[in-house]
Formats: sequence, C-alpha cells, structure tokens
Amino acid sequence: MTFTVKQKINVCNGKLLRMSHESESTGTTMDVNVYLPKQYWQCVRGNEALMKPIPTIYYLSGLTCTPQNASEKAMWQFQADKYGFVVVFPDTSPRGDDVPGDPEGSWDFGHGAGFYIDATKEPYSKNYNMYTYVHEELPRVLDQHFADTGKHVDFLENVSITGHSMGGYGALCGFLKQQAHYKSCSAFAPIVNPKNVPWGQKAFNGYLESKAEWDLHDPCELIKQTPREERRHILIHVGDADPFYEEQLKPQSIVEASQDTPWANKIELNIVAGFDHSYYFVSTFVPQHAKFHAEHLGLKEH
Ligand SMILES: N[C@@H](CCC(=O)N[C@@H](CSC=O)C(=O)NCC(=O)O)C(=O)O
Repeated sequence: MTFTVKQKINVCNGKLLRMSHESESTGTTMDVNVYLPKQYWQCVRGNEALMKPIPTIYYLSGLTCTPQNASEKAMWQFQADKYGFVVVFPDTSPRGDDVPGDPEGSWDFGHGAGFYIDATKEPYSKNYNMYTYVHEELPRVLDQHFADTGKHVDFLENVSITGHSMGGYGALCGFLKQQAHYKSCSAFAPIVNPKNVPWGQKAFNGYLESKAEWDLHDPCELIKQTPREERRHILIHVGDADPFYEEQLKPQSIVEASQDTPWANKIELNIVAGFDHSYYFVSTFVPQHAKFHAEHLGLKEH
C-alpha cells in the first residue's frame, strides 16, 4: 500500500506534499507532510542517475500537533532549498474514532501525544507504535513510494533527525537508540528526562506495562549506555522564558547525565534569552539547526 497525495502546495522554490497512507505499525491511516526542495524539481527525468540522492531530515512535532503545525510555522522550507534536503513531518500519534485517546480528554496524552514510543500496555499497544512507525516503517514506505517515481531521495541512509518538545524527546531517543542510522540529531526545547517530569510520567504510566521499561525510553538514561560514534554531537536550543522549562524540560539534566560518558561536552546546549516554547522560538533557530545537519549530511549551501 503506498501513499495518497492529498495536496501539492508551492512553498519557497519547492513543493509541500500533504500525503496519507495505511500504516501497518499503527493500524490506522496516517497523515504525513513531505517537503521536496528545489533540487528535487530541478532533476530532469532521464538523468536521475546523474543526480546525487537528496538527503532527508525527519522533524518530529510536539504535543497536540499534526503535520501542519511545523509545515506552516517552523520555516524549514527556506533551509531545505538552501542546502538541498527533504523534510519529513510525521504526525504525533495514530488517530481515529476507534483509536483510544486520553480518558480524561487532556491534550498531553493519547491523540496528538504518542511520545514516539511503542506502547506495551493495552488498549494503547494496538495502535500506539510510534517508535516503529517513525524510525522504521515511514522511511521504508517513503523510499518505496518515491523510488517508483524514479526520483532519487534518500529516506533511509543519509538522514538526520530533529524535533520540538515531545518531538525533541523522540529525536533524542531515536538517535541514541539508532546512532548508526541518523547522521545527526538536534532538538528544540526537548523533554530530556521524561521519567522525572509530569508529561513523561503520564505517558510512561499510560503506555508502558511496567516501570522497569521506563529507563529504556529516557534520554538521560540512554546517554549513559550509548557509545558515541566519531564526530557525533547533539545540538539543543531552549528558551529561558519557556513556561515548561523547570517542570517539563529540565535541559541541564542531559548535560549532567552525560558527564563521565563519551558524550561529555558533546551536547551543545544553548539557553537562549527571552524565547518561549512557541514556533516563534523554533523558527528563529531553525537556520542554525539546518546548518548543523547539512554539515553532517555532506551538504553545502546552494
Ligand atoms: N494546547 C496547549 C499548548 C500545547 C503546546 O504548547 N504544544 C506545543 C508542544 S508542547 C510539547 O510537546 C506545540 O508545538 N504546540 C503547537 C503549536 O503550533 O504551537 C495549551 O493549551 O497549553
């Protein structure tokens, strides 16, 4: 089963494709947005073999988001054209009337809040397999879909990952668990220590069968157990006016956790004065993150 392209939207010098597909991991229809930069459209049919495959950055969004929020507000498209990378904006959870949400109807659990983990607790374990979906299924099916069009986009190997808040958490976990897979990782106001903050505790209590599993999904624990490959470091920005800073984010925790590990001094944590948690903050620092990833993906400015 491949994708339905619901809309093609001109933005910058490329196109944003609003797509959907039937996901095996979640058992639902999943929406995803894919930005194809100007370099994709400059490739003339017939000389694809001459074109170096275009690398991909996966952007994971935060609580309450759909693929639209970051597509409309993060302004990755300018940078994608500048360096020549595709940007993939997945959804944040499975959705549908038959997909269990938060019994209390809050916005920080269930629909729009899948936390990019594979749930082990019923009833969520049937659909909430967002780790497998984002890191394994989605890249594979995107690769198949675009290979059929003959266009060279690299969704599988020369790839990087980033995200905001819950999405920054998802990026850190995916990178640390699959370092060989992602060339680089960055995050905007990430949840770095979910087992010790309310958002993470609610998610882990709701999605995971046992508390013994929690450390497997906490970046502050993963950083202690993950060997560091050559040239790897992590870029993080957090605003000092972020209302979630103290209770939910605690960014210093991952720097402290990385001491006495190969990651010591390899996490570049930028606390930026006056910025909040919004996409005004995210879009301000996207250029720096784009440059960071472009360097790791072997891309130069066009
Ligand atoms: N609706 C909530 C606000 C929730 C919020 O701020 N969500 C952030 C991510 S928070 C952690 O993942 C977000 O990205 N919102 C979408 C946007 O477009 O800004 C409330 O009412 O407080």
